[in-house]
Amino acid sequence: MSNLLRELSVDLGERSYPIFIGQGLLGNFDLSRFVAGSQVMIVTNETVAPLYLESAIACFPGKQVDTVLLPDGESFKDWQTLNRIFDGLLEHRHTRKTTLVALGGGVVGDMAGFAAACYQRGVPFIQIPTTLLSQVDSSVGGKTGINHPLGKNMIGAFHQPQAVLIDTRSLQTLPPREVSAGIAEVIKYGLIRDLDFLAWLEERVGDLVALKPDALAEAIYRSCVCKAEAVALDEREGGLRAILNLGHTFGHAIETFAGYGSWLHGEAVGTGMIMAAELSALEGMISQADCQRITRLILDAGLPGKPPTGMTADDFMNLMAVDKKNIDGQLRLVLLRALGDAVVTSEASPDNLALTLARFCGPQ
Ligand SMILES: NC(=O)c1ccc[n+]([C@@H]2O[C@H](COP(=O)([O-])OP(=O)(O)OC[C@H]3O[C@@H](n4cnc5c(N)ncnc54)[C@H](O)[C@@H]3O)[C@@H](O)[C@H]2O)c1
Ligand SMILES: O=C(O)C(=O)C[C@@H](O)[C@H](O)[C@H](O)COP(=O)(O)O
Ligand SMILES: [Zn+2]
Repeated sequence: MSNLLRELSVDLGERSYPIFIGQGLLGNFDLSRFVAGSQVMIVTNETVAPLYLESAIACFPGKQVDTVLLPDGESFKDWQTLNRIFDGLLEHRHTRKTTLVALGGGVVGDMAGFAAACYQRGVPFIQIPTTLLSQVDSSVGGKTGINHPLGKNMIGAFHQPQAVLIDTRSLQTLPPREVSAGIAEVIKYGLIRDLDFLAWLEERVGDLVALKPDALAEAIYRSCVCKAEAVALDEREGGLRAILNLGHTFGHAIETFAGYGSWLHGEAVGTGMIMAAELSALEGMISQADCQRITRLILDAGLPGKPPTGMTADDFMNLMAVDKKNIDGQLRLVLLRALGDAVVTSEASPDNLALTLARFCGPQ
């Protein structure tokens, strides 16, 4: 198919699946071979449906396609909204041979994936991500779930999709703030695993902000390669996969503190990465010049560089205490031992962590 630009695979043995990347794939790409039964349930939201639902339905010729429409927003990534997916599945008599399809950003993807992991003890699902963030990150790797008022993504399951269909053209309708949020996770890959990509990003970040199709296609492909490798090496985050959490220990605390949806996930991760870079520099792992380079790139992407006003060091410490990476009450952070090389550690000095928080937060 001519509008298919790139294809790669997430190699997980019998759970392996393809990622298709192209321009104008929605409506022009037959996904029915990834649907074992006759039923398809597309889960989307009220913003995405008017834009892309019709062309998504066209990807499943010959199937019974039903839809569930969710309210839009991170604040709806909860039990009540998840239950709407089960309501729709049961009302339309979907059996355990059904396939769910997530059409939208990471919120829809995480919820539809979690619903698929649970419905009738587990059914297959397909990811059709329509935000930059979901195309470079959340649609790949099988982390699914919902938020709890006391912590991000606290309830969920690992459940891999059957396939991921990325139509880069869908990004042309994305609001600028969401584009910047997506770039945060793109920068993450450069910082944790790919120094060449980091240098490329420093040159082309403006083109990503401006939604230049060639820059987007390259960034999405390189991000997906990086994520697919990390997931293939460590599907359930026993070790290495945790580097994908760079900036997230601080970032998730910011999202929870601010109230889900007030700060976008990518915005919180961007600030979290600047904080992680500062701590890495204080630990003597990277130079202050590296740290400034990271901060510059994140700011150039249009992202905030400081936590929300009023968030104190104690707020951070209390919220980070429930981070999923912690073991036996010990905080584990993803830090940089060089640009392009991340490490998960519980060894950061408490004094340096306190100093980092003091530099970024106002007085208690
Ligand atoms: N599972 C994972 O591995 C993983 C990875 C990263 C982030 N996440 C999760 O993903 C979520 C963030 O995802 P997100 O940034 O995509 O946010 P989102 O899902 O809230 O989407 C952002 C906004 O863009 C709208 N939208 C979606 N596609 C659009 C389009 N093409 N044109 C116009 N508007 C569009 C959405 O309706 C929403 O208003 C968070 O909950 C985060 O925790 C999960
Ligand atoms: O896929 C992963 O692994 C990640 O950590 C990717 C993150 O960008 C993403 O935000 C993920 O949802 C965070 O997972 P969590 O386990 O820290 O909730
Ligand atoms: Zn993330």
